[in-house]
Amino acid sequence: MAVFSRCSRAATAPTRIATATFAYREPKGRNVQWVFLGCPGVGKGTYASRLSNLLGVPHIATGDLVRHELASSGPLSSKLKEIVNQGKLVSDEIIIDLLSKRLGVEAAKGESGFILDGFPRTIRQAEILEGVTDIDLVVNLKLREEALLAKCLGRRICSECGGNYNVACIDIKAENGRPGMYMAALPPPPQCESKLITRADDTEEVVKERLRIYHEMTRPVEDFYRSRGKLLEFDLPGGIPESWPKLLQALNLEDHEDKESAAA
Ligand SMILES: Nc1ncnc2c1ncn2[C@@H]1O[C@H](COP(=O)(O)OP(=O)(O)O)[C@@H](O)[C@H]1O
Repeated sequence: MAVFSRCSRAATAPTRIATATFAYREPKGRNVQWVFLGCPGVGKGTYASRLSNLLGVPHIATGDLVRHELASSGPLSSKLKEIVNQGKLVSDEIIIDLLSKRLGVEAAKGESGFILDGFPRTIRQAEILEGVTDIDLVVNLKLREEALLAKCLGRRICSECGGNYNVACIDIKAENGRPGMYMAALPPPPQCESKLITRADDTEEVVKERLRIYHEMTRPVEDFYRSRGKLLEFDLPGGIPESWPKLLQALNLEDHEDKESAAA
């Protein structure tokens, strides 16, 4: 695992303002090394991808690495298909192998820093990661349980351009002192409408199993980082328009492009 070389820098909470044009750097001169945690359907991919564009670091989603391997005709493909389509976790060995290969590609391109999405998902993965590099910050995205299943079932991907959409519109009414919550659907543009596909593991039965496994295997990872003072808890207040500015605020970041388009 050549890419997993030890990095000696101290973890530091973000304190500076980023713009879309300058990569945000940790004080010791390297780019951020962040992790996104959160249940299936919470929107890790959406927010990790937006932040990776803003900060100029690669967004590495282990779910994407697994799906890429699944789509190939390699020896791992059929083994992975069975595991993923049952909502189970792939073995730590396989996932570490896929991730180190991907980090190797980034290193060869001269890219540094990353936003990891979907890794680590077990304590063992977190320990292995801790043994090879410093994670600066772990963002724990949280969404009300009743919205998670609907969000997963509403997910659609354009088979041509790879765009991610969501046909579910979540409208939870205020009840017994709990505030309501509204999340608009994210409909595809007309050119993608006829090319939408659904992930094979986004069925009700499999999503419920993925949620169960998250609580069993990944919740302890939240505690792992909480005890190290690295966990930033972020409750999503609604859809992207409400949540994105608040997330940036929580991270002490600013999206100049967003501001410019809002002012235009
Ligand atoms: N870190 C990991 N460890 C083990 N399995 C993983 C990991 N990341 C992804 N997978 C596998 O890929 C599947 C899809 O992952 P992902 O797209 O991150 O899904 P989710 O929407 O559940 O967060 C998981 O259900 C699991 O089978």
